Amino acid sequence: MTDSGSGAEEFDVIVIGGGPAGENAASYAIAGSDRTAALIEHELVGGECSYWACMPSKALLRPGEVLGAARNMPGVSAGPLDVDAVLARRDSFTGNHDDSSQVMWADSQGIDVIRGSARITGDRTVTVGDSRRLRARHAVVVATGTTAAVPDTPGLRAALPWISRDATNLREIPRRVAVIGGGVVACESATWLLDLGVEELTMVVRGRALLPKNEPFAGERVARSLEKKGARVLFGADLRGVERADARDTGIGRIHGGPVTLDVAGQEPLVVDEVVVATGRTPATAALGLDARLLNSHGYLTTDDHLTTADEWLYAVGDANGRALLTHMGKYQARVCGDVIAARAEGRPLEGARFRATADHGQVPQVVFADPEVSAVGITEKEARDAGVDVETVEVDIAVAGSSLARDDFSGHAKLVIDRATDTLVGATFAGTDVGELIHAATIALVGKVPLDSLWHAVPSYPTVSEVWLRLLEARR
Ligand SMILES: Cc1cc2nc3c(=O)[nH]c(=O)nc-3n(C[C@H](O)[C@H](O)[C@H](O)COP(=O)(O)OP(=O)(O)OC[C@H]3O[C@@H](n4cnc5c(N)ncnc54)[C@H](O)[C@@H]3O)c2cc1C
Ligand SMILES: NC(=O)c1ccc[n+]([C@@H]2O[C@H](COP(=O)([O-])OP(=O)(O)OC[C@H]3O[C@@H](n4cnc5c(N)ncnc54)[C@H](O)[C@@H]3O)[C@@H](O)[C@H]2O)c1
Repeated sequence: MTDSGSGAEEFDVIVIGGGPAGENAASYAIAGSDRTAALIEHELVGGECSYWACMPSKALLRPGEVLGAARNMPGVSAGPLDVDAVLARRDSFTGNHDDSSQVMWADSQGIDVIRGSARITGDRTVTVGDSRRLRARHAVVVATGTTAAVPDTPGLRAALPWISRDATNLREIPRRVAVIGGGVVACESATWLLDLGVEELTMVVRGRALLPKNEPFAGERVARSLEKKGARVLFGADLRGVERADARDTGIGRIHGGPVTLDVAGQEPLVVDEVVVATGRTPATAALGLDARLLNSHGYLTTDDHLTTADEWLYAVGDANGRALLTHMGKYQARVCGDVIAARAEGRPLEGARFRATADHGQVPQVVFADPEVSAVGITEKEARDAGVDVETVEVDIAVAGSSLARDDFSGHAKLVIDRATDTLVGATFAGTDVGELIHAATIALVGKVPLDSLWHAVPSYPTVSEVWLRLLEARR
């Protein structure tokens, strides 16, 4: 850091937001050089993912998954979950909300961590808190992520419902819960809430399916499994109002007061002890002082594939640009963005694939850690047909030696979407235990545009679940 002469502290690169995307952008932008970087964070370095989202949610889901496998494995005894032990392990994964190890990592990369809320107050200029002014020689990167969106349904906000932060950091298990939404957060949180002992769980789903962004079979299987665990799933549900006479801010993950009554059109009043709102995200861009021309209609920063906005010194990575709200995609964009900033700072041309975040377009992998797990990459059959791609599909149940060895009740399904013109994959979806581990093979085939004819020679090992690839290729012959 140096003084710019105008009273502002000067860095080569300033990153606003210390989540996974911001951390990686800062690190890549200065790697192997003497450039300086400031990483500004107003909560915890590590971001939503480390403390409130990916890590705690997956820590809460894994025990239920292991228990399900054990209960379907003769010779293995499986008791009930020890909830306190599960919550303690969850807390160990969030470091009990202590970010010192992440700050140490930033230090080791040569990144200066600055605590406070930042906003953009001029060309390449950032103000932290009331008056600390910073100036960037090369780039300012916005990596401020998103926050939970709470719909303006009458009475809902006043009821102080749980958002994803409460569900992932729960300290008390409500007896009766309503989950509003049918997307990823709704499905995953309903799964762990039931695993941890919620007795009555109702999903209030506006649409006609769970996981509507996936192939329909994925949401159908997750709905069936949630119902089997005891959930009631209300599809096409119109939530008209919410009432909670005794709403209290008791803290994150604690029950926020007395019973809540939900008015869902055509249903008896639904009375629960807590409501979980899982209706999508809002970009954390409103307080940044950004010019409206830089934002799309949903408030996300618009960027090109170099992650650059309309102002050539301003970049956006991770959730804040709305390209793909996933940690691994935010980190991927951050690597591309950091490399772009480094090349521009050194006067090097942006030649080569690594300077463009092309995977954001139709090549995004995702694992939904519900029961069954759902993993997918690329686009669905419907998305392909809507885009005018001439596709054929192939589908099989996952029933190979590896799956029957994995657990006695293994039930899974797989689908490939193939572009006829090039004989390559444009989409793949798997549902079943641990299918998250199958998706990277599909991602490589899709990104590498490997013709299906060649995949015939990618022989899956026996006896693994990946033999489903052989069944898919045989079904197509
Ligand atoms: C419940 C849940 C589970 C999820 N599970 C997964 C999963 O399993 N896998 C997956 O890939 N994705 C998952 N996601 C999505 C994932 O959490 C996000 O995609 C990821 O956190 C985005 O990273 P980011 O760095 O862009 O933003 P964030 O992680 O949101 O970090 C942004 C940071 O910026 C800080 N900040 C914001 N504004 C300012 C400001 N003005 N000044 C200073 N600091 C600021 C914030 O405090 C925050 O620390 C999940 C999301 C949720 C809600
Ligand atoms: N395993 C993972 O990769 C993982 C886990 C959790 C979250 N995430 C990411 O976090 C993001 C947020 O997840 P999410 O589930 O909150 O969003 P989402 O967009 O996946 O689902 C939102 C759901 O809420 C419903 N909805 C929206 N507005 C509503 C309203 N006003 N009333 C009733 N229903 C409404 C939608 O129809 C949809 O079913 C997603 O992009 C997701 O990919 C990823």
